[in-house]
Parts: sequence; structure tokens; C-alpha cells
Amino acid sequence: MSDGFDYDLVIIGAGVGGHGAALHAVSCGLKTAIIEAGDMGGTCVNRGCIPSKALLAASGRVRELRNAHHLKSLGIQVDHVAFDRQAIADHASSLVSKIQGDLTNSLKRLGVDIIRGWGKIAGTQKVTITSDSTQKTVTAKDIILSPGSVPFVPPGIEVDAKTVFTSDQGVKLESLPEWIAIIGSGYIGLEFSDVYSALGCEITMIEALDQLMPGFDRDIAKLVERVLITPRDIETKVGIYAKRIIPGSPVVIELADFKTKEDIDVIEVDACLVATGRIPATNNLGLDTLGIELDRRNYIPVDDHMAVLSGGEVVPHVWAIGDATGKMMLAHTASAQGVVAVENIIGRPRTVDYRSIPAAAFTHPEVSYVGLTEVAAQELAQAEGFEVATTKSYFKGNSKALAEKEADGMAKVVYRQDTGEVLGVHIFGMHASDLIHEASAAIANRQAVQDLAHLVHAHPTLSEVLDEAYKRAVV
Ligand SMILES: Cc1cc2nc3c(=O)[nH]c(=O)nc-3n(C[C@H](O)[C@H](O)[C@H](O)COP(=O)(O)OP(=O)(O)OC[C@H]3O[C@@H](n4cnc5c(N)ncnc54)[C@H](O)[C@@H]3O)c2cc1C
Ligand SMILES: NC(=O)c1ccc[n+]([C@@H]2O[C@H](COP(=O)([O-])OP(=O)(O)OC[C@H]3O[C@@H](n4cnc5c(N)ncnc54)[C@H](O)[C@@H]3O)[C@@H](O)[C@H]2O)c1
Repeated sequence: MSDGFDYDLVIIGAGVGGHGAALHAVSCGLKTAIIEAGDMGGTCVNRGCIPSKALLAASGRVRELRNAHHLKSLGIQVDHVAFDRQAIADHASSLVSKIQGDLTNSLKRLGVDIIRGWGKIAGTQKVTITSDSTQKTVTAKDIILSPGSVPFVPPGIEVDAKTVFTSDQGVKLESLPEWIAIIGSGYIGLEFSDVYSALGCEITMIEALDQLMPGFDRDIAKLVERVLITPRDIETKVGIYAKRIIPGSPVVIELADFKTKEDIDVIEVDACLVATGRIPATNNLGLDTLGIELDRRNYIPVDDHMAVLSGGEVVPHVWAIGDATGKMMLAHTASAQGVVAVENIIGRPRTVDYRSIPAAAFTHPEVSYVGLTEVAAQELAQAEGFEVATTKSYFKGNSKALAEKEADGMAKVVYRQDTGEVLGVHIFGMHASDLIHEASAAIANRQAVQDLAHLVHAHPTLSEVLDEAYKRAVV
């Protein structure tokens, strides 16, 4: 063990990626250290998944309890529903503290050395850690880089972190502006529009591309818009970008046509959430000491084994995982990549199967998917010479959804016409984030709709929505 090195493995960055890698490394018998310059747990725990899901949980209840029409249809009457913004914000921050503590303790309990400071590669199998005025160097047989990402703020947008802010501040729910502009209709825009609209804010959502939720399957995005955007207090501006945003009271937003760049309008709002994507946090990692160059979007180039590449060649003993690799910016992707990197380090070759990694937006109801959109499947089909087929089923035909009176929703299965292999599954509806895992397993095993149509699902359950979709594919 360690072969004269201080550690078998040193990990730079204690986000979910680094944490997942560290736990797996210890279980494989590697002497491991993890270096963190900021908050233990990184984005997901402190500024991402965890606080945002706490806000979604509380605001979702408010929405549900204020939906008198829905409750009445179930025979329930609720007279007055009030909420306390600060108490909701406190729920999010105490959950962050709890999960941050649990994550840190799990590392300590397993004997992972936690080193606080800025980690940097300092040559082959060597890392320096700088904290305040001290610097130390450790040696390691292998190094995993997991530095994560930070919000992307387009040029022209000034963030004052009070009236114009990113999700880093948004998750703190410091205020509930009467009118808020949300720039971007991706995951963050969608989830925060769910929170703010449930808590009574008026929203203007601005999306540069010519459709809302451009990353989602088209049929799903259209239905999501019909259910989550149109009936709510959300105005949308599509094909329009925020050319300039000046913080203050009011916040001034200059809008321009995304294609022609012509000025269109100026709006004044109480606050603005900038949700325009994230960029890798890959500066000052000492990559140059090993001749490693970032790709043109500043991600760390890796192969499917998570080995870092330089000029297309593997750099021995250096691995990278998580948002900084730009593969799929999700918490569970980061930790799965961490496990794969460790497996390769210990000589058990493994790759990441991105096709079978699910994703979800935790709106009310939820959106989830795994695999390819229909458009992406068509592109693959053209390249490889096969036909694509799709099938859909609806929550309004599902007994459990009808019992709940939550019948908005759809599942769509994208598959190969010739072999029946499932290429992608997209779900919008109640508990979509849980329902997707069956499809994820099917894609991981490259299963065909013909086989899946014979699985037996319990009745009455929401999972019968997928059962129905698979069956429809084979009739
Ligand atoms: C609002 C929001 C909601 C989200 N919700 C979800 C969700 O519901 N589900 C989901 O799957 N994903 C979600 N995500 C995405 C998820 O947070 C990220 O994919 C995940 O955090 C990536 O993990 P990581 O380990 O790659 O990086 P990070 O979590 O960013 O961690 C990197 C860590 O490395 C540290 N670091 C960087 N450089 C150095 C250095 N040189 N030395 C020492 N330390 C360093 C940083 O301080 C940081 O703590 C959300 C993101 C946001 C912003
Ligand atoms: N539930 C989850 O898993 C979850 C939740 C939140 C965030 N995340 C992760 O965080 C990452 C970042 O989320 P995000 O929503 O910021 O990014 P995103 O890439 O999902 O969406 C950004 C949107 O902003 C638009 N845009 C960019 N510049 C613009 C401008 N100047 N004016 C108007 N529109 C503009 C883009 O066209 C795009 O639709 C995501 O990639 C996701 O992986 C995941």
C-alpha cells in the first residue's frame, strides 16, 4: 500500500464527485486524502441539489394546500394557508448543515484524511495545498481532480448578489420579490419558477433559444409548458436574450433578439435570477505542470475511463470527474464517475455508461428522462442506418394518478424499430423522478420493448404508465 507515496489517492475537491470517489477508494483499500478549499460537499450539498429540493418541497406543499379546487375534488377543505419565508429558508439551510455534517463525518469515520486548502498539481504524482500562508506538498500514486463548476454569467449581466443573483444566492431565499425575471429556462430556471410561483411571485422567464426548455424532448417540453408555465403567473419571452442587466431598485433588463441582436425592449423588475448554465472551475489547478490543456470550453479532457488526456493521450495517474469534465452536470454522474475512476485505478477496467444515467427536474409535477431525446435518436439512426419509433402513454389513463386527481402527464419511449432496443425514456408527471429508474435499468441492460412489455407491474401504481407505454410499442 502507498509504495513510498504519502497516499495511494489524493482527490482535489470534496463535492459529491470527490466524496463518492473517496468512499469507494477506501472500500477498495486505498489510503486516501481529499482536499477542499471551500465548503465540504461542494455545490450539490451547499448551493445546489439539497437546498433547492428543500425549497421545492416546502413551496410545493404551499401550492398543493392553496389549490382549493383540487382539494375540494378530493372532499377536502382548507381554509387559510400561510407560510413564513424565513422558516422555509431555514428549512433549506438546516438541511444543508445536516447533510454537510453527515458527508464530512462519513469521510472521517472511514479514515479519509481531509486537508483544507487549495489543491494544485505540482508535477508527477505530487500535489501542493495552500491555505492562508502555509503550503505543504503531498505525494500520491494517483490524483483525481474534482473541482466542479460555478454559475455562468453572460457578458453584460452584472450580479450584485442581492437584486441580481445566481442560484448560489437564490437557494437562500432571502426575499420574495413581487416580480422576478428568470434568465434561462433550463433546470434551474424551471425549478426556481416552480418555487417562486408557488410562493406568489410574478415571473418573466427569458430564454435565448427559440423554444423553452431546449434541452428536453420536444413533446415533453410542450406538455411541461402547458402545465407548469402557461396556467401560472409566468410570462415567457422566447428567442430573446438579456443583453444587459443593471442591478438596483428596480433591476433594469435590456432585451434583444437572439438571432438579429436587435434591441427589443427594456423591462424593470424587482429582482432577477440568472440561470444561464454553469462553467467548469478549472483555473489554477497546476495542469500546466504536466502539460495538460483544457478543452476549448475549459473542461478537463477525459476518456470514458475518466483518465485525463493530453493531446489525446492518457496522462498516467491523473483522473478527472464531475462537472469539470462537462459530461452531464449532475450529482450522481459525478459520484458514478468517481467510482469508475477508482475502479480503473485499482486495475478493474470500467467505463461510464452516460446513456443510462437518469436526470430529473423536481418541479410539481416532476420531469425526468434517461437516454436520448427523439431528435438525438434520429441523428444516431441516420448515422448508423436504423429507424426510430416512439410510443406514449398518459397519466390520465392511470388509475393511481386518477385516484390522486393528478392526471397531468405523459411517458414517451424512444426505441429502435428493428431491434426494439430502448434508446430514451421521458416522463412528465407525478413522481417522474422515481419512475425513471426502471427505464434507466432497461437502458443499462440494452433491453428491448418486446421484453419490457412482459414485466409485471403492481396495480394500481404510477409505474403502470411505463408498462402501458412498453405494451403500446408491441401491439
Ligand atoms: C441550484 C442547483 C440545483 C441542482 N440540483 C441538482 C439535482 O437536483 N440533482 C443533481 O443530480 N444535480 C443537481 N445539481 C448539479 C450538482 O450540484 C452538480 O452536478 C454537482 O455538485 C457536481 O459535483 P462535483 O463534485 O463535480 O463538483 P462540486 O459539487 O462543484 O464540488 C467541487 C468542490 O471542489 C472544490 N474545489 C475546486 N477547486 C479546488 C481546488 N483547487 N482545491 C481544493 N478544492 C477545490 C470546490 O470548493 C467544491 O467544493 C444542481 C446544481 C445547482 C446549481
Ligand atoms: N434537478 C437537477 O438535476 C438540476 C437542477 C438544477 C441544476 N442542475 C444542473 O445545473 C446546470 C445548470 O443549470 P441551468 O439551468 O443554469 O443551465 P441549463 O443549461 O440547463 O439552462 C440554461 C438556459 O439558459 C439559456 N440562456 C443562456 N444564456 C442566456 C441569455 N443571455 N438570455 C436568455 N437565456 C439564456 C440557455 O439557452 C438554456 O436554455 C445544469 O446543466 C444541470 O445539470 C441540475
